[in-house]
Order: sequence, then structure tokens, then C-alpha cells
Amino acid sequence: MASRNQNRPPRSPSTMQKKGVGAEEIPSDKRRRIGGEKLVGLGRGRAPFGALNNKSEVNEVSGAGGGSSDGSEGSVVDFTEEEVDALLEERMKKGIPRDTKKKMENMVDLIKRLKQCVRWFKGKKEKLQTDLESAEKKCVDTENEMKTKIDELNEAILNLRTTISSLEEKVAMEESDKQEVTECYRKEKEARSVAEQTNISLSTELEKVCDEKSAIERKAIATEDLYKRSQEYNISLQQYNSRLQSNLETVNEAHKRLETEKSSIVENLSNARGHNKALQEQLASLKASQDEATKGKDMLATELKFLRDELKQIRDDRDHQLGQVQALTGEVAKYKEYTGKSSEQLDTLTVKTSALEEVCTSQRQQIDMLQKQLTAEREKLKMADLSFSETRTVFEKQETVISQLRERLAEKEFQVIEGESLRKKLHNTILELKGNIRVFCRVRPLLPDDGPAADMVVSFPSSTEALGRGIELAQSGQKYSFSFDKVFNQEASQEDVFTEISQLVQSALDGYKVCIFAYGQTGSGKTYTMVGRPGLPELKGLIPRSLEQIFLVSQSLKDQGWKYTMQASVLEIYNETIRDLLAPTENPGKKYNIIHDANGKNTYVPDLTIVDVCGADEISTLLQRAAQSRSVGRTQMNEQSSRSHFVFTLRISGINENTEQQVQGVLNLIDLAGSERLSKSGATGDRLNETKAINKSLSCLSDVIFALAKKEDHVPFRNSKLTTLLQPCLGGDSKTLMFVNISPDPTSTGESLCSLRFAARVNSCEIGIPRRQTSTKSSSDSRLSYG
Ligand SMILES: Nc1ncnc2c1ncn2[C@@H]1O[C@H](COP(=O)(O)OP(=O)(O)OP(=O)(O)O)[C@@H](O)[C@H]1O
Repeated sequence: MASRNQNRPPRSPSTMQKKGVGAEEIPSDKRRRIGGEKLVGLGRGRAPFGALNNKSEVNEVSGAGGGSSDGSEGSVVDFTEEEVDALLEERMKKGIPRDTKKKMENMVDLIKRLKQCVRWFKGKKEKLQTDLESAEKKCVDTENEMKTKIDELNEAILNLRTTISSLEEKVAMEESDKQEVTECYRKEKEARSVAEQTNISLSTELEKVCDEKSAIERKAIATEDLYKRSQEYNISLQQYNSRLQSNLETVNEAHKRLETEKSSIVENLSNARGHNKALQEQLASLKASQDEATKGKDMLATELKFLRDELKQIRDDRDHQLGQVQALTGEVAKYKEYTGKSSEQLDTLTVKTSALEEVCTSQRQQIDMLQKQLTAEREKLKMADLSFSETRTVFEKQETVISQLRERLAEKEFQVIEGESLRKKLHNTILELKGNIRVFCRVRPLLPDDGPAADMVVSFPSSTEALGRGIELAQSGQKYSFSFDKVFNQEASQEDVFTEISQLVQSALDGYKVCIFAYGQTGSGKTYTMVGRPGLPELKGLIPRSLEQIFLVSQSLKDQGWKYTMQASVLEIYNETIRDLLAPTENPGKKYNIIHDANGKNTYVPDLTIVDVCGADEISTLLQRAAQSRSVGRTQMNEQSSRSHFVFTLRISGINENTEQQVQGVLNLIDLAGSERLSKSGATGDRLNETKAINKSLSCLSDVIFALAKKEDHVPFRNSKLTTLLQPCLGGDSKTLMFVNISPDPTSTGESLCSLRFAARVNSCEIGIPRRQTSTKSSSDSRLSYG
């Protein structure tokens, strides 16, 4: 503002007059300058003006002013514009008086005042002239000054422009900074609002925590004492634990030893059995030869007796004939003495005698022969007796060996039973130590429809600690490593996989709830793992193999007094609806509910078909029936995709007649529906709804597992049919195994990564300690439960 006033040229008084600027508009200092040095006379200057209007006033003023009333020209009176105008118009206003004298006086007075006015004007003009000159000079000076100033200002403007452009740059920079800052601010604002919310919730929590803290503090005092005692107890527990650890190690070693011993015993046993069999056969043949010998001996004895009788007869005959011969000889002598007889009679007698002698001789020979025969037979008998006693000794020896072997066999069998129960205990201890949910991973081989083998995305680490337990997945140049309880590569056969789970399956016979389920994306090999390929015995899956083992072992346990009964049911959960896959007739509208018993430990599905099964062959028929009824569909990922969760349940009731012990085990074998993202499944319409239902129930399953792992108060079992059904199996006291099936197809890497991440989280869960279901005879329930 100051510079603008400096630049404006000063207004000349004439200009001011032209523009009709009133005296009151002129600043007082300027008015004084207009009055000049005559300011003192301003009061007097008004006198002529007053005189113009009022004559008496003029006279008074004239009197006071001295010589001015005569119209002397020396004095200068100050006029205002109004006074000048009034002076000029006075004559017109007053008109011309008729009286000439008066007229003259007025005229003189007017002329006087006009002269005074003219003088004032002149003085003023001079003054104005001087002022103008000085003003012009000033103006020139000011102009020069202005020019200099303008130059300076131009220079300043240039400088300012440069400054402005640099400032503009700065402003642009500042603007972008500002935008960044605004963005940061917005983010911070969001973060702040989140933080505020967190803060609020934290405050609430803090309050709660404070309350809890005070409660805890109160408790802490009470607990402190307890703590001290606990510490002592803890120390003793630690000692106990270390003892247990060392015991475990020794037990493990003992177990290994027992295993080796068991295998050698089993081998010995089979050798002994073979030997026993040979001995039995030998014994049987010896018995047969002994029988033969006894028979021979009896025959010889009979023969001997017969020979003896015969000999006696012959001897009697001989004696008789000798008597006859002697009688005849006496007679012959008598005849010869008394020769009264004819020579013919003598000849006859001689012939008779010689015939008798011949008979005698032949009989003697016969007797000799018979005696020889008798001696030979006696020899034979002796020999037979000898061999009989030898055979008896051998037989007795063999009987001793057999009884010894039997004793050893019984001993070994006892050891085997003990070893078996130790195995069960150790197996359960191992499971408890590992946590009762375990995860096995299986990678299927590349199929012809998969991507090229060169792009293999799955690999298996070969380091000692990760061998058979580690898996690596490559995605976008990054490698993700996972580790599970067991990892099966593409080469693992169905039998290899089953061997690893056979112990777990067997514990269903020991009275545990066992749940094995296969999880994975569509086409990753879940059904192959669980069911296998029908019609190809070597490709049978876990379900048929498990059931075969259960029946085989249940048969072998008969020797120990165990009797088992089994009931099977098969259902599927399709779009959150239960379907009975063994129902004799199709009943599409039928609704099946899931019911928990009072303590929540057992779950039932009333009206579900339950089949009593006695052998593995029955099971395969049931599985075929169920497989035919199962809902399958086609997805982009698998031609025959299982669109439902398939649940096979075998309830096992066992009773030991020797010990009165009763066990109730449950084996749940589940082939879950494929877990794939909606985008990847390519599903639309009904298939889309199916996929949504599948994903919902699988996410419910993971929610339940994680809630259990975090030991949350509320576990959302009821959020899906699958988790409601499996509540007793997942709820803690069952043995659970999850198979995560992986496809090596490079296009499935994303899905595989999701599955592996889920499985890794499950693997880190501990959901409780498995409990054996034992009961007395009376407390058993005939309904089929899922846990
Ligand atoms: N270990 C394996 N060895 C050989 N072939 C396999 C193996 N695992 C899976 N396959 C084959 O891969 C294909 C897909 O397997 P499968 O049907 O079992 O997958 P899935 O996970 O059950 O799929 P969905 O969830 O869609 O039912 C089948 O042709 C199957 O025979």
C-alpha cells in the first residue's frame, strides 16, 4: 500500500478544485499550507466574509482590523471557496439598491472585498505556482526515484520470478510430498482407527485382565504356597519323568529286543512246529510199526502156541506110536517065542512096525523142524521184543521232547502275548507323546493328463532327519518345505501305505476310537488311497485292507479268549444332507439326524442301515454297494470326482471270555470330497453349489480342529454335518490320522500349497489323549455309534 501511494503523483490543488474537492476533504495540514504564513489571520480572514453577509459585522471587523475597512491593498485576507462563491453571487442575490449612495457604498465595499479576494487569489496563485514548481521538482525527483525504484523493482521482480519458479518447483515437490503425506496420513488414520478399535477392545480386555489380575493376584497369594509345594512336586515329577524317559528308552530297547526275540521266537516256533510235525509223523509211523510188531508178536505167539500144541500132539502121537511100537515089538517077540504064528502075519507085523518106525522118524524130523522153527520164532520174538522196547524208548524220548517243545511253545506264546500287550502300550504311549492327531502325506504319480514331468514341483529332501518325513513344493521360484509324521512319495505302494497305518487300525480292536480321513484337492488320490481300484487285489485301498486285517486279527485273538462282533454302516454327506448308502431301497426324501448321547461321547444316526458283518468278503460286497450309490460328478479336475464325504464306520465289540473284559472300538474311514477353489473347479450351477457346500464343510472341519488345538471353550462342531458326526472322534479321546493327498501336477501347485499349509497346521495340533473304551457286559449299547 505504501509503495502504491508513493507511485501515485501528488494531486495538484487545481486538480483538487476541478474535481470539486471540498475544504473539509483537504487534510488540515494542507489547509494550513493553503493559508500559508497568514494562518494567524484566518480568524480575521473570515471578517470580510462575515461583512459580506452582515453589514454590522463588517463594521465591527473593520473597526477591529483598523485600516482594512478603507480598502487598502496591503492586507491579505484568507478566503474559503464558499466565501469566494458567496462573494461572487452577493450582487445577484441582493440586487441593485435604488439608492445610489448606498449603491456606491455597496459597490465600493464589494470592490474592496473583491480586490482583497483577487489579492488572495494572486497570493494563492503565486503560492500555488511555487508549490507547483516545487511539486513538479519533487515530481521529477520522485519520477527519477520511481524509475530507479522501478528498475530495482523489475530486478526484484526478476529475482522474484526466479524465486517463484524455484518456489513453484518446491511447491510441486511439496505437493507430491503432501500427497504422500496425505496418503500416509490416510493410512495412519485407518491404522489409527484400527488401533483405536484395538485400543478399545484392548481397554475392555485390559479391564477384564485387570479384574482377572486382581482375582489372579488374590489367587496368586494362595497359589504361591501351592506353587512351592508344586515346585517340590515338579522336581519329583521331573525326576520321575527322567526316570520315565530312561524307562521309555529301556522299554524301547526292550521292545526292539523283544521284536527281534519275537521274530526269532516266531522263527524258532515255526521250526519247532515243523520239527514237531516231523516227530509226530515219525511217532505215528513208529506207533504203526509198534502196532505191527505187536501184531507180529501176537501172531508169533499164536503160532508158537499152535506149534507147541502141534508139538505136544506130535509128541503124544509119537509116545502113543512108540507105545504101539513097543507093544508090537513085545508082541513080535511073543510071536517069535511062541512061533505059533504064520510068517505072513509076521511080515505084516514087520511092515507095520517099519511103517510105524517111518512115521516115527518122519515125526521126529517134523518135531526137529518144528523145534528149529520154534527156536527161530523165539529168536524173532526176542528180536521183536527188543525192537519193541527200543521203539518204546524212542517213543518215550520223543514224547518227552514233544512235551518239552509244547512247554516252550506255550512259554513263547505267552511271551508273544506279553510282547503284544507291551507293543500296544508302547504304541499308545508313542501316540500320546506325538499327540493324537497325526498327518501322513501322500503324493500320487504324474498321470498322462498332468503337466510334463520335467516341471516337477514336488521333491523330497534326502537329509537324515527329513527322510521319509519331509516334502518340498516349488512355486514361482520359491521352495516351501513341510514335514509330517510320514511322507509317501509317488513310488509308495498301497501295501506300503497300509503297513504304516496297520497298528492304528488294530487299536480299534483294542477298544479305541480310530478315525482316518483323506483330505486333498480333487484328483489328488484320496479315493485311490482309501478305497483303491476295485477288482485289482494289489491296488486295494486302506478301507478293504483295514477290514481284512481286523477280521484276521480278531480270528487269531480267539486263542486268547476274545470274541468279536462287528457292525458296519456307510453314509455320505452330500450338500449338507446325509444319505444312507446301504439302504435297501432308494429313499431320496428321507432325512437323517445326528444324535449325541447325554455325555456327548457317542453319536448316532437313527434309521441308518446297520449290517452285522462276520468276514472281509461281506465287507467288499458292502463297499461295492456303497460305491454304486455314492454321488459322483465331473469337474474340470477329475472325470469321476467324489462330490460328497464318504464315511465308512465299523463298530467293534469284543468280549474276552477268560477275563470278562469287554472292549468297544470304532473305526471311521472317511474319503472327503475334493477341496478345490471355486475358480479352479470350473463348476457352475449345481456343481457350484456342491463345491460351495464342500468348501464350507471342510472349512468347518479346520475350524473345529484349530479350536480344539487352541483349547477354546466353544468348539464349533455343530457348524456342519461332517463335524457334528465326527464330534466324538475329533473331540479328544480318539486316535485320528489325516492323509493329505497331493497331486504333483504343476498346474495344481497353488492347491497343493493350500493343502500342505492346512495339513501342517493340523500336524501342529494336539487334540487330547486317546482313551480305550472298555466296559462291563451289562453297559454295552447295541446301537452303532461313530465314536
Ligand atoms: N498313488 C497312486 N498311484 C497311481 N494312480 C493314482 C494314485 N493316486 C491317484 N491315482 C489316480 O489318480 C486319479 C485321481 O485319483 P482319485 O479319484 O483317487 O482322486 P480323488 O482325490 O479321490 O478325487 P475326487 O476328490 O475328485 O474324488 C485316478 O485315476 C487314480 O487312479
